[in-house]
Amino acid sequence: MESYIIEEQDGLLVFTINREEKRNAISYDVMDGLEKAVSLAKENEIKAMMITGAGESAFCSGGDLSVFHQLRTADEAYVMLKRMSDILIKILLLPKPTIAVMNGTAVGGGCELASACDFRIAKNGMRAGFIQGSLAITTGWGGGTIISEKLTHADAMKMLMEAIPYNDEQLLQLGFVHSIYSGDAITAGQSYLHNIMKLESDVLKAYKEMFIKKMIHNGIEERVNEEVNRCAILWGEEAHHEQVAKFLNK
Ligand SMILES: CC[C@H](C(=O)O)C(=O)SCCNC(=O)CCNC(=O)[C@H](O)C(C)(C)COP(=O)(O)OP(=O)(O)OC[C@H]1O[C@@H](n2cnc3c(N)ncnc32)[C@H](O)[C@@H]1OP(=O)(O)O
Repeated sequence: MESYIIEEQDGLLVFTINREEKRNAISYDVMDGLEKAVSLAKENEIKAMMITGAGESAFCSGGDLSVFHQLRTADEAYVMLKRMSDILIKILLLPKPTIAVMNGTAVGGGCELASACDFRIAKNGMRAGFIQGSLAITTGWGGGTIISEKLTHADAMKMLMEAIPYNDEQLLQLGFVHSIYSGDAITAGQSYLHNIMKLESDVLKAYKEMFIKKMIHNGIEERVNEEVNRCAILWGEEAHHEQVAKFLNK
């Protein structure tokens, strides 16, 4: 079974992580799919891009620990972290509206993936958190830098430094999610984008480029690279390997 699904519905490119059995953990195959989806999203007939997860239990549980735990040193971790951070930057700077429909639990890199999207809507009852700190690392795909741009200083720092999952109402309060929905994920995403999709692509592009220019002016790409470097160093420490082993041996 493919690790991802890419489909187009009325000008909306929909990317679904299709690894429900692993709570939609991001593997190298999923990264291949995201790179393909971002490239397809640039085509003229696409007005917006949506990212969601298969099933009812999880949006995305972050990096696939059963694969990435084999990365032992900072240099080994850097290669994976840099690849995924480049993907998040491409999503962040895509000159089209993007939405993460968080159909279930989102933790670690799953929150980082969602943070790269312009809008985030959450299924009622879901929980999400930047739990990387509990694994003795920081965010490492750019998510920490990105939410420092999008949330208030205090709310972004709270989410990163508490390293705990929050419920849907708390996420709304924090400004991490913009709406709570029930029912089907794709329908909810289409509904949230309903009025936006009525506008001409050129208008949407012009508006998104205002926000892209601001983020580039703020040095978003350099700051993400610094985040990747910091995470890679922590990744190579024994404290991180011990926490990952605890999860894998649970
Ligand atoms: C820079 C980003 C960074 C990186 O890795 O690069 C990160 O993303 S760090 C954070 C990595 N993610 C985690 O630590 C989350 C781990 N998963 C969980 O905490 C839970 O699975 C949860 C809360 C997402 C869902 O809990 P639930 O009880 O619903 O499910 P299970 O824990 O029983 O998991 C079911 C099944 O999926 C496997 N699984 C879940 N998450 C991952 C993952 N991230 N990587 C690999 N495999 C994962 C879990 O092992 C179970 O497999 P099974 O074979 O059935 O035992």
